Amino acid sequence: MATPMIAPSILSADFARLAEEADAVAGADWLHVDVMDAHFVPNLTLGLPVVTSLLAATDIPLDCHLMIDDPGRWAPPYAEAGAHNVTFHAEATDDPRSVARDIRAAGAKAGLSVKPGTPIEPYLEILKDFDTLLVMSVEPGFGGQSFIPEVLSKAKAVRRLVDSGELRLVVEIDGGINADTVEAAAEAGVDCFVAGSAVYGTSDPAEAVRALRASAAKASPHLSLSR
Ligand SMILES: O=C(CO)[C@H](O)[C@H](O)COP(=O)(O)O
Ligand SMILES: [Fe+2]
Repeated sequence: MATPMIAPSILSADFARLAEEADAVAGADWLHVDVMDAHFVPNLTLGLPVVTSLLAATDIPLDCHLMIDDPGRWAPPYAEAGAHNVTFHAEATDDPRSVARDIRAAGAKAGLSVKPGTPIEPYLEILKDFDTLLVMSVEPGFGGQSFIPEVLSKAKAVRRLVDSGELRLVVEIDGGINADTVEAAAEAGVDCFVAGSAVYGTSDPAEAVRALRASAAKASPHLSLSR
């Protein structure tokens, strides 16, 4: 039986101490890295040089969430560098399948992300070319925002297709996940939960990861605590 995955977002970590901040969540399944370009979103964070350094500093697989324009040009280098998962936005390209193909050819899992207002129906057909669907539950750009529950209908729709065997991919959610929201997301069929402020905003990030995983496992019919 599968286990809920927790991906702490280093957007809420201390950028001057990223290696230590990765160590602080050693039990996490993925380390979520928000790459923002100040064009696709109105914020600027970090890019390939920092990801390359982080890859050398931690054994936790990196889950790179690219909130950038022109992912066809910029996404494959993150895969070549060694990121486990490279996710880009459906809204940022006219040809998501070819970007996914290039990411996979460069050795990483390919993820598709959709903003809260983007419907999932137009993308259902191409999800078979992806390893992850990242449902944004806040407007991308900033940590610490409030969860938008309406996006859970997208997680539910894709969960049904995974459960029926039509699709095989990780359903991931990002934004506003905390002790109050993780259960609703788990009930909707989410497999992987990104959490920034709910992990790094606490005095014990490792315990926050464990608590979120336990809450998700309890609330979800398709996930259990056995590892
Ligand atoms: O992609 C993101 C924002 O665009 C972050 O991953 C997300 O916001 C995590 O932070 P929090 O859990 O505090 O909402
Ligand atoms: Fe993110």
